[in-house]
Amino acid sequence: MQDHRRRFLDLALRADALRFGEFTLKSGRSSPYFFNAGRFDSGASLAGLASCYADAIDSARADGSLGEFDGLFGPAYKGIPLATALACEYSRRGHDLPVTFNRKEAKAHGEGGSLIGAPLEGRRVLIVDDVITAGTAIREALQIIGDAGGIVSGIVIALDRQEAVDPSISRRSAAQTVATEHALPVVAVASLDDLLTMAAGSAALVDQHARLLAYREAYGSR
Ligand SMILES: O=P(O)(O)OC[C@H]1O[C@H](OP(=O)(O)OP(=O)(O)O)[C@H](O)[C@@H]1O
Ligand SMILES: O=C(O)c1cc(=O)[nH]c(=O)[nH]1
Repeated sequence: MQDHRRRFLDLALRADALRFGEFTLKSGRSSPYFFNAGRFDSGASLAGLASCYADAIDSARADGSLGEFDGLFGPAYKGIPLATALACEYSRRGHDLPVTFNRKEAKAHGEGGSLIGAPLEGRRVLIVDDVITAGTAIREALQIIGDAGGIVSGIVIALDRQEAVDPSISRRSAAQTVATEHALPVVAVASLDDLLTMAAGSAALVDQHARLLAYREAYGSR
């Protein structure tokens, strides 16, 4: 497993951002695990997470699967601190990147509108979000960026849950579907497969392994 994948999963487990139990997802599906990026709630933990994103992006740039971009877009809400932390990480690495994010509800006073940060018009942006399940949040972000005249170069997420939206119709994951429909690269720092690999080799996660496997059997991509 690539170093940034393992590092990210270790950080997420230590921050309690990856939890096991019973959770209802945005799609309504019930899941035995949940990634809560909100638990990366300090400067140091966000910096550690941002370095995993940057390593995943740099690796995709190096192998040619991700093209050039000159800005970052973080969808509200959890994408906002993630894109911001990643911009700080890239600045530390010598690349100053503009960052933009949206409000879920448009502001009617002051500067108004629903976009904050660098203008998107004509800019090639990378969408930075926490997790993809059904792809609803990413589709919304694509629409917002397109409406503002931006050009999406790709999508980076911390965790690809590798789930089919409706397994009775297709076993393609939401990430694969978005990638094909929009001809865009989707880069994941880690995936459910990586979590399963880690769980299989960890005494602390051994109880979760069977439940995760059963969940992937029911809803996972193939
Ligand atoms: O692929 P999907 O099925 O869309 O699910 C994943 C999305 O769900 C969550 O967003 P949510 O809108 O719940 O919001 P938050 O960032 O405001 O917590 C999560 O942060 C992802 O963006
Ligand atoms: O599908 C979701 O809503 C979802 C899954 C997950 O693991 N984390 C999250 O924030 N949302």
